[in-house]
Amino acid sequence: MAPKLNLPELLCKGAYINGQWITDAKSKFQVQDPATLEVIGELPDQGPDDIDIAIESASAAFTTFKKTTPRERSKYLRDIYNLMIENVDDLAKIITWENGKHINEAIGEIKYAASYFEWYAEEAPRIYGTTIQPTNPTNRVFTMRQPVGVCGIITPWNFPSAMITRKAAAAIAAGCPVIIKPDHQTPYSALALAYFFDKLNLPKGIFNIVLSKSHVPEIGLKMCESTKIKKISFTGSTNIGKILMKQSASTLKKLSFELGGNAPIVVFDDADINLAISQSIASKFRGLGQTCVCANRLYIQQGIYDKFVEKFSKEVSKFKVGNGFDTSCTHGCLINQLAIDKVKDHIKDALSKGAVVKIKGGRDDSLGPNFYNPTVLSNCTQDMKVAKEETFGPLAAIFKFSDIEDVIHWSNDVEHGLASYVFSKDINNIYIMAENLEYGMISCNTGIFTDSSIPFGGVKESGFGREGSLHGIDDYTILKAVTIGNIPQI
Ligand SMILES: NC(=O)c1ccc[n+]([C@@H]2O[C@H](COP(=O)([O-])OP(=O)(O)OC[C@H]3O[C@@H](n4cnc5c(N)ncnc54)[C@H](O)[C@@H]3O)[C@@H](O)[C@H]2O)c1
Ligand SMILES: O=CCCC(=O)O
Repeated sequence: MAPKLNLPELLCKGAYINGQWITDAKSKFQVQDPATLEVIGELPDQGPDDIDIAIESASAAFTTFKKTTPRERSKYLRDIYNLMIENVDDLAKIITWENGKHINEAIGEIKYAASYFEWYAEEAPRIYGTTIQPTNPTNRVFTMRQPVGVCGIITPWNFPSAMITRKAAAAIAAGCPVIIKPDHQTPYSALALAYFFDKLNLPKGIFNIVLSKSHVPEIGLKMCESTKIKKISFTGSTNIGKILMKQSASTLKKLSFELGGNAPIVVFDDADINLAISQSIASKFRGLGQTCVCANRLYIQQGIYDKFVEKFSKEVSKFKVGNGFDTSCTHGCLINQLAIDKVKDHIKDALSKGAVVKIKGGRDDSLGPNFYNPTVLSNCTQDMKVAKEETFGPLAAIFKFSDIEDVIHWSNDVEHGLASYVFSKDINNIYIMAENLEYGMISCNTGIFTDSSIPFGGVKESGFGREGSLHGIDDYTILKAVTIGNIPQI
């Protein structure tokens, strides 16, 4: 059922290119509520020609936008932050409607998403160059940072607002126009951001949203091969990241990729066990397991293993999965059937290799086709699929370890390296783990660590580039070195 919005116009009806709402199209695609499969609405299914228009207009807009002062850009960012916070309930309802996550999580996402605009409103005036002591005594050298140019932004469905703001805020702060291609399953949250920028009279062509379901690969190719788009920022799966990287070779485009994860949580015997359990649950089941930083593997040291498994399972058995709008529930639904299939596949594989069921979980068709009660498995081992691949769903796989060397090896024995977690009261364990885990982010004694202030990003096949923090803006700028020679010596 459609949620009631205070501002019904926030549910926009078209793509947003060059300051225009585009509702006409040869064909349209439907967006469904994953909880009920009811149609939320229809939007233009755009193709390569539409992206051409977006590229031309963004490119034209760059010629003037790059000359705006950081303070001017900062004001847009501050104003959109305020608008998001003023309309947090509506924006959260849109997320729950199109993504299925629980409304409390959706409210959390909007505040988190808005915080990137606030952060980069403050960073925009702090883009610094350096002066350098040259080797040649008659030279003077300094650096300046300038906006890279038009940025193509491709985002997933799991954080329909925050994955856009994390990129767009830094890009706009630096002076770059953006062309955003959101996932076709969750486009309305992206369009709501365009609605606010439209109200703020952000210059035409700076914030563009193209929409597509049927022509995504062609649009991706156009973005990669365009000489007018100077950078692609992508959040999504590692497989698509690899395709975009290959396609971008022809233009040697600047890239930043936030790709899949496979986060280990390592709990040592000396950890505060109650804290470790509550935080492991918070990490594992955020978005019902559909976040790139969700714990995928829980490595528990042998001295507390049995107690951890029992208490963890008891807590998970209290979950109530249901429609994300139902505040008596704790968790919403999964995005689609493919998500359910992957969870089932990992469970089947683990059970065939000796995992023990602590909480059976499973599909709950009485609620709808995309509802899945969480599963907890103990006695998991390194030969299982869940040890190697990101489940991206509500399966908690618990492994036992005894030695720190083993758990470091197991944690690192994957292709990905995004988030990792350590629970211990021993500062030596914390240091050893932080220094030896091959991950872009190490979270100690907390399961929720992401924030606009930290550099978010991965290593290995989790990608490269950092978003958020003072570092996030670097990816949207180029560093120029200026040398002034033959300064007379007096
Ligand atoms: N590292 C991070 O910050 C982060 C954050 C959220 C999600 N993720 C990852 O994203 C994945 C989940 O999202 P998904 O399965 O929807 O990812 P996906 O890669 O299938 O889709 C992501 C986006 O890429 C687009 N896309 C798909 N094929 C494309 C192509 N050929 N050219 C251009 N664009 C294309 C999609 O339409 C969507 O907008 C998980 O692996 C998760 O870990 C990573
Ligand atoms: O899904 C990945 C993003 C999660 C976050 O930023 O907290």
